Amino acid sequence: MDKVFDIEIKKLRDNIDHIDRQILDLISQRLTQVQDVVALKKAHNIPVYHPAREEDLISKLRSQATASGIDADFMEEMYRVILRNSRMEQTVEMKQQGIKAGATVLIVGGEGQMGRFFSDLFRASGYIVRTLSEKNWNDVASLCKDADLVLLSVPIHVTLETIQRIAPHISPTTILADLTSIKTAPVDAMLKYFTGPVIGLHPLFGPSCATLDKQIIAVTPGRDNGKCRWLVEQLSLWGAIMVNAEPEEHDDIMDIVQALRHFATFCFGQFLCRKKVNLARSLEFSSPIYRLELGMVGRLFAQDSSLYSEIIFATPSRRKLLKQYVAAMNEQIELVESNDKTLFMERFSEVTQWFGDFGNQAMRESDFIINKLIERF
Ligand SMILES: O=C(O)C(=O)C[C@]1(C(=O)O)C=C[C@@H](O)C=C1
Repeated sequence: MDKVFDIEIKKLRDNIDHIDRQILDLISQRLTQVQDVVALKKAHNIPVYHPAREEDLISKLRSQATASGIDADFMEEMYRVILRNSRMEQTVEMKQQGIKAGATVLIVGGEGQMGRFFSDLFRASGYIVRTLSEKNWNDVASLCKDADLVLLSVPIHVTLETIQRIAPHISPTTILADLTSIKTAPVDAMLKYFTGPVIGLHPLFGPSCATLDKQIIAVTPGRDNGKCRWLVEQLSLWGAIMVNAEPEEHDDIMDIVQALRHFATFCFGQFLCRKKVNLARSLEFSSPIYRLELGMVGRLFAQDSSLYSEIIFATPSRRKLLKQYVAAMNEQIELVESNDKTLFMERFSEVTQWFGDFGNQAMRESDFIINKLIERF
């Protein structure tokens, strides 16, 4: 009996191996085609990511999958992985593509993590990269001379003084840009102390990311947008998605996206630590959402504390917002103390309504991540 089973299953598994081999060959053929696509894109300086093409491709494949009796979600998920891999392969090629190769870029704070991240990218794309820090500040004049771009990558609390110190050394034909995570004060200062082209940038990722594929960089225009265009195009070519905003709008949004988010995460982690929660044991009983949350909290504390203090302490408006947040939390605890479940439910549905359609999107996206976590743990 077992022997029959063994013979039959071997035949079936051999067939599966054969089909898998064909799938691999097809993926390899697809990748060869993608190499031709990226060569063409390089020749025309066209960014890798093409969202409309991806959505079109996915929607066609979903219909074809359904028609063939295959689950459309499964097909989409598989293709999202294939597309990500395709973009990553292309992005490696694009790392060497310089829109203005041969131009000189001076990175101020070039020895910090973010500074090094951008130095490597510019160098790989054929730019001449100089770096400036306190150590070689005596050479500031010669380092600024003939630079096409001066890019400030310094901590928030020294950004304004750095702008004032360096501006007199920069020629008005050079672009002055910064990477600070707040934008109003730095862009104002660059416009005040420097007369040439100015652009504010804020990369919404850390220096540990492998490529710029689909990473967001906020762009806040300052002066002479036309002259700054090559820089924006270069960042898109490396894979970044450039999102435009006025500096004030950017800062208002970042108060929420960064300061409030990181502060709440810091408070949660700090409370777990103070309560000496047994993390390992709590994870054994973990719901997926707790694992996800703990992943976010653990991630914050695994990084450089100064990055977060810079963000949380950046501006007085942030401090005010964080106080409002804590006050709002205190209001909610009154609900619990008074055991007022009706009021709790009223407040709950008020927020549900306010979130509106985003609720469905949030369910879909978090389901996806939760399922991934379940797959793995
Ligand atoms: O068609 C393109 O432009 C590609 O770069 C190829 C491809 C793909 O692998 O199918 C990859 C990335 C784009 O976002 C869209 C599609």
